[in-house]
Amino acid sequence: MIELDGVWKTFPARGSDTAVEALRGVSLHVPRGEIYGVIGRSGAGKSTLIRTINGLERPTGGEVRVDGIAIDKLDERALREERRKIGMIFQHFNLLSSRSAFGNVALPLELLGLSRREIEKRVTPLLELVGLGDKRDRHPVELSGGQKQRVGIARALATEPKVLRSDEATSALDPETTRSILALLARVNAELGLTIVLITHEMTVIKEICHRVGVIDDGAIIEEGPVHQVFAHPQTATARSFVGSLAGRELPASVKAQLGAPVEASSQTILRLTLTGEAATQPTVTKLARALGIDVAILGGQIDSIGGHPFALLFMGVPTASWTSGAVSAALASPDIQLEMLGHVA
Ligand SMILES: Nc1ncnc2c1ncn2[C@@H]1O[C@H](COP(=O)(O)OP(=O)(O)OP(=O)(O)O)[C@@H](O)[C@H]1O
Repeated sequence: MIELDGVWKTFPARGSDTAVEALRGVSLHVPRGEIYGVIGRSGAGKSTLIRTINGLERPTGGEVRVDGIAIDKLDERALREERRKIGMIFQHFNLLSSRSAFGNVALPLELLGLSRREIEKRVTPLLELVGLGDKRDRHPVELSGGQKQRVGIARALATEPKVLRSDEATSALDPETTRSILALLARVNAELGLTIVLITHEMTVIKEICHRVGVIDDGAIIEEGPVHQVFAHPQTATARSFVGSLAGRELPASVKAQLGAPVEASSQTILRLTLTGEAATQPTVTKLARALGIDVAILGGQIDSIGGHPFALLFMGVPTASWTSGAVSAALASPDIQLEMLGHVA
């Protein structure tokens, strides 16, 4: 549905500002019906990247195609036509304060010249879909942030787009409202088969609804893959830092402070265990304890299922002798298990 091939965007030098290479040869392909998330820090190039998808930013090199149409080659008129097929939702909702929820959703249809009856027929079920059937006459000032974003989603869907572009759509919302909006986007994706491309700086958003993720850094996609894979085995420092920001992904500070104790018969070795596939659902730790006749201390971690893929990350302490003898590594040898020794505590 969306194909970017070797896309460059250079903003020319202006005044005392030097030229900025906002995108440096970005390639990504999003199949129909997928939710694709682009994550990156501020200034990494997320907005510029997503703006190329509906031609709001013209690349200085490379190609952008949406549903086979070369967006970067269209003239302004043809581009306006294509943009209707790409719905957009924004961090700050961008609603018209003078219009009701109904009026905001109706606006793109009025611009298309639809009759009042046709508009009514399309807007009413959309307001129902986003859970605002009873708020149709409310104005933005009377709606909560989450409700405003629901109006934004209904408005984006009004023209029956093929693609939904989400620009940090949950960044201004609290965690609970964020979850409900993400659940709505996942439902829209599943029920309408809509392809969604979103940009975010929050790993929870990626984890919650995306099928695949691209990590953007300094204008380039430095890592890409199914979310469960990037989540379990981040390859780059940037991806590791995003993944590390999630709860349970770091060794508890109290244990970290004690690392570095000398290796003694009585010390404990601290391990990070990443379990995927079957290893994440089987009693891996109790089996280890039983097989080696050792006590295992679970010190922290996270157990989750990402896109139906079980995943567990555990910080655990084992008797140092069982580690130095190689017995723990041997007992845990499996392609589904990744083991990392972090240090020793007294
Ligand atoms: N119109 C412009 N003219 C000049 N430079 C620009 C323009 N738009 C973006 N840039 C520069 O391109 C780089 C990427 O910006 P972009 O807005 O795409 O990043 P971002 O990842 O979306 O950041 P944020 O999360 O803060 O919105 C930045 O260095 C920015 O200053």
